[in-house]
Amino acid sequence: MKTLTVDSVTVAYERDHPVLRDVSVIVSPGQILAVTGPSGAGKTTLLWAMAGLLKPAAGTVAVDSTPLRDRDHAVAEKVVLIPQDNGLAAILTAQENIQVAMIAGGSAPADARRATVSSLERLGLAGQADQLVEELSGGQQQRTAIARGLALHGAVVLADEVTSELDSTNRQKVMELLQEEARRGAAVVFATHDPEAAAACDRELHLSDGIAQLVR
Ligand SMILES: Nc1ncnc2c1ncn2[C@@H]1O[C@H](COP(=O)(O)OP(=O)(O)OP(=O)(O)O)[C@@H](O)[C@H]1O
Repeated sequence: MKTLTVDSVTVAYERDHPVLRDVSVIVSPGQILAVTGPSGAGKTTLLWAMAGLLKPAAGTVAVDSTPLRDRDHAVAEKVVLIPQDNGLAAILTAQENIQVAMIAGGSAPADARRATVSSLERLGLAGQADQLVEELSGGQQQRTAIARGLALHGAVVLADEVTSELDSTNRQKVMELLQEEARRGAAVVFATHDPEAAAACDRELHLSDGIAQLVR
């Protein structure tokens, strides 16, 4: 169980042109925070900073009060990112993608196999386990990326627009799975355009013009 603390974070891709200014928020174990805001508002940027992929120009992102140094450190602290573009290897199968990630994260091969089967089942993808990712539909790829993220059993789970290509039944299912992640004690952050999905989260951080406001 870990707490994610974003403290006065400013992120800039170009010097003196911050995309996010002075953002602070705390996500406790068991909570789901929605990150909302229009396209280009900085949702992905904030999740990348939370994942240790982008170094803030000012401020800190900390897991249990240890400031994150970089992505390797974040991975060691069990910060899992389910990226917007799914990040899957197209020429591996759905199950290979998950197993490779788990073994890279230190799991024994037998454990990785077991967890892969169960997480593909949770996403309704048992029948797609041996299919190459490039042969899956966009929605099936998105669900494979979610299955991989869940299999990694993060202490912090960052889900970036992970329901954008899903039908309403699967959107609902994924929302329930994120809620289950929170129930097992993860601190969950969910960037979304979908007001219904945001309403199902415990809290909502709205981004606009580089400023973050906690609206719930
Ligand atoms: N690698 C980059 N280099 C320079 N600017 C970038 C880079 N990535 C994003 N930006 C800019 O940062 C701003 C925030 O982008 P970001 O992708 O975080 O927004 P978003 O809220 O996730 O958008 P969307 O909802 O469309 O995914 C945008 O103005 C974007 O053009």
